[in-house]
Amino acid sequence: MTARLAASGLGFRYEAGTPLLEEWTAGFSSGEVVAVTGPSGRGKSTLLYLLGLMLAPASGEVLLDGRPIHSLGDAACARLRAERYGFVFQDAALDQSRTVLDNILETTLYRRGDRRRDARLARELMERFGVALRADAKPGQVSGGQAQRIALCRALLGDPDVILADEPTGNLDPGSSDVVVDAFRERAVSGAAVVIVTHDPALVARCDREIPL
Ligand SMILES: Nc1ncnc2c1ncn2[C@@H]1O[C@H](COP(=O)(O)OP(=O)(O)OP(=O)(O)O)[C@@H](O)[C@H]1O
Repeated sequence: MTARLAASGLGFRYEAGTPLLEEWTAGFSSGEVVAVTGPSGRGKSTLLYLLGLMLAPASGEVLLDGRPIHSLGDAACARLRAERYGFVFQDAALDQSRTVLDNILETTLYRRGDRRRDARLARELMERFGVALRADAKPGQVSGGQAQRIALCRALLGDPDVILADEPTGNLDPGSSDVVVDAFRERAVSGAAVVIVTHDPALVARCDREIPL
């Protein structure tokens, strides 16, 4: 199976930092749920930023469906991310000034679509992930677990082809974690490539493959 998302010979270091990735190559196929594991500080989040086009590699390529995407301009990157990617940040990264619903609908601003349909799907995702908040609430006062659930709704809205998730179950109880993994698995069965950074052995066990960094 050819990889939907691939890294080819990736090299990266932060300014004045030691190299985190050198000639790093991996493929993530449509239908797969892959765990990226490794000790703290090894560069797992950085790898997701590179695969998600939030950082540019010093060398090598990121390819989506065989096409190099690491050197697209800002506007093309933003559009591609909105249309094809779902990203779960480690700290949820919600906009406190906007409502829960608007946070979930954020990426729809950058793609064509039916706003009412998207809002209905967002509410369905909130229900599924147990976001026990009004859609018009501001996320300022929510718990870490609720913030993570909201971030998951945002990542899954729009049925992305690539899901990059950084410790997506870190703040969730085991029952809620299962709901999340089931949702990722469903997206994979529909054709997405799913990459999950995690330290959780139970989550790794539910993935198809583990890539230790
Ligand atoms: N913006 C930055 N500028 C400089 N150094 C950074 C930056 N972000 C991360 N680092 C450093 O790069 C290294 C890798 O960080 P990264 O967050 O990718 O690791 P990680 O494997 O995801 O860690 P964890 O499991 O603790 O989340 C760390 O040493 C970190 O301090």
